[in-house]
Amino acid sequence: MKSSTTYSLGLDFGSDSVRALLVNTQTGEELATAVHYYKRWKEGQYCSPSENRFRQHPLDYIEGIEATVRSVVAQVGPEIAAQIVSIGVDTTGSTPVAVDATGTPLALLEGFQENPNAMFVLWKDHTGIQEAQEINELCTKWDVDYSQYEGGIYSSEWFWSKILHVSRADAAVHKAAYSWVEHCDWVPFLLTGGEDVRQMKRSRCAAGHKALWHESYNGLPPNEFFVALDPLLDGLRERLFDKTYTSDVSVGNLSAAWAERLGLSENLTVSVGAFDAHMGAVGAKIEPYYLTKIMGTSTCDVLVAPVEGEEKLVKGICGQVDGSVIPQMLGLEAGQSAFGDIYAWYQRVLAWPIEELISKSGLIDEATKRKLIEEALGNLIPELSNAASKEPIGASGELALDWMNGRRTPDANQNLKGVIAGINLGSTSPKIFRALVEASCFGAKKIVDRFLSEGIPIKGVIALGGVAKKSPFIMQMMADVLNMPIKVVASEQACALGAAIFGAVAAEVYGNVPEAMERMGSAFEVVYEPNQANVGAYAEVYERYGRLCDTMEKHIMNQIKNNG
Ligand SMILES: Nc1ncnc2c1ncn2[C@@H]1O[C@H](COP(=O)(O)OP(=O)(O)O)[C@@H](O)[C@H]1O
Ligand SMILES: O=C(CO)[C@H](O)[C@H](O)COP(=O)(O)O
Repeated sequence: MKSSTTYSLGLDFGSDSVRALLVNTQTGEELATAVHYYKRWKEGQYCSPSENRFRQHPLDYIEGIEATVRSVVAQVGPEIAAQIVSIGVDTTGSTPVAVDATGTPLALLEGFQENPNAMFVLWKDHTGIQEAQEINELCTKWDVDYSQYEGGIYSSEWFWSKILHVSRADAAVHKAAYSWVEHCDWVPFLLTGGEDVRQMKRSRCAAGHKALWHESYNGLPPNEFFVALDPLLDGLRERLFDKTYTSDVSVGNLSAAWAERLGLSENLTVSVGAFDAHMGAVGAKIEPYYLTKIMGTSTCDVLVAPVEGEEKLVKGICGQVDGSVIPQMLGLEAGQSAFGDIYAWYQRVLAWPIEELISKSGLIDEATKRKLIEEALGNLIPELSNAASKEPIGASGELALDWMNGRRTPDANQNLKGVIAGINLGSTSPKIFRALVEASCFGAKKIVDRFLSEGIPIKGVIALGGVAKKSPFIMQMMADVLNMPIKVVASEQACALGAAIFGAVAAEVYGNVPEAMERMGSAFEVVYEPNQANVGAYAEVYERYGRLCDTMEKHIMNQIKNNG
């Protein structure tokens, strides 16, 4: 480790906002942070939730970089800003975009600015369900099952499903697209002034978990595989990549233009990007076989294991990739496609009558109406949680499934839908909310059970993300359902912290990630111990949940089959 005081900046692009965090590389002290909510995204532009279409405009990201980094620089002043040596980047994924040969997203080019197909296809966009199915069918027929390191089932949340879907849906975008890039690859390329997409350093994490890349295939599957999928893809593979990089590697220095725009020095290393969850796990000081749960809009469950002996394939997860979390260790990923998003959905359902009726009321003035609505909505989830916590476990029969945005794992199936069952005339808002929270925790247990049944031990659970920090009710329930203690990370921005740690290694402040993680990673603020009085009761409801899962999966898949 170098001894002088330096600072590293982590940029964490979440689903709704981007966060910047400045960290002391010697101590891990967090000096300043800033958040920017994506403007167009917040207004619902370019999205159609009922069609599962979620697109983000590159300008939302560019404006976010500028706003957050400038704010952090202003908070700490020029003296400290001059000692910033690195920027690390994490983003959601798979969130790809079509680009021209200079690596510019098409939505930044004349004629494409308002075209959702020319924008980033956010991880939770499931417009490519049909395409994912075709990829799966082809994988089973091909001499090599290219999905084997991605849990054996390719998902519509991932790179190739999205590329194929957009290429088919939009001839103009297909024609103009020289290549496709992940959000986490584009940001470092942008910041370092990249001009040739063939030189873009692609993330091992994104490529291995979502793009069918594997060292044993010498990169991506061959062109013939993609041509067999659809001749539209002919030649694209050659314009993508063979090589991938772990995030301890430098992409280059901050470009002069971006240095000026952000108020930073040009002598600043930008490291290779990766997904938010994987970097969050490093911010949380992940240890081998500790399941690190990033609990926000969705959950991403990350585990690392030593690379030793013959690699065992784990079925039904989001892949196993050498170096996707810590270089030279195997990174395994699973998760739920909706988690906090389920509570956000229920909040929207309940918010509708509140907003409508109060805004039409003649009893109070406009300013009071606005304040009342804001107060009511702000308190809705905490109040529901409080009331739900007083309901006995499983006594009133409401039972839900957490597949509101399909099922990411175990066994990806994005055709599946959420369910609320067992309702009677006594079902209240808190009881239904409780059933939704139980479903989200049971979905998490299904993942733990899958790892265990596939022979992957789980020594403990670490949690981070918005829900882990904000909801003791949900966290206690999760500990009871899993029957495992859960350690919650103290940092408010563990993903950005992880990104800053990678930046520091790429800038050679540290020789390797474990050393940097030990010095800079977050402490834990609380441990939720399972309450043994509840464990048995939850286990009974979990069995009922499992039976409802089986019944509904059969029902939904039969319906799809019968409707052709
Ligand atoms: N008090 C709360 N209880 C439960 N869930 C909450 C609470 N406050 C926020 N959430 C959920 O947290 C999620 C956002 O998580 P966060 O980690 O902040 O963002 P992101 O997923 O974009 O990284 C939202 O889906 C929201 O419903
Ligand atoms: O699958 C992912 C990473 O592999 C997504 O990026 C992640 O689940 C979305 O993150 P968030 O819920 O924090 O918005």
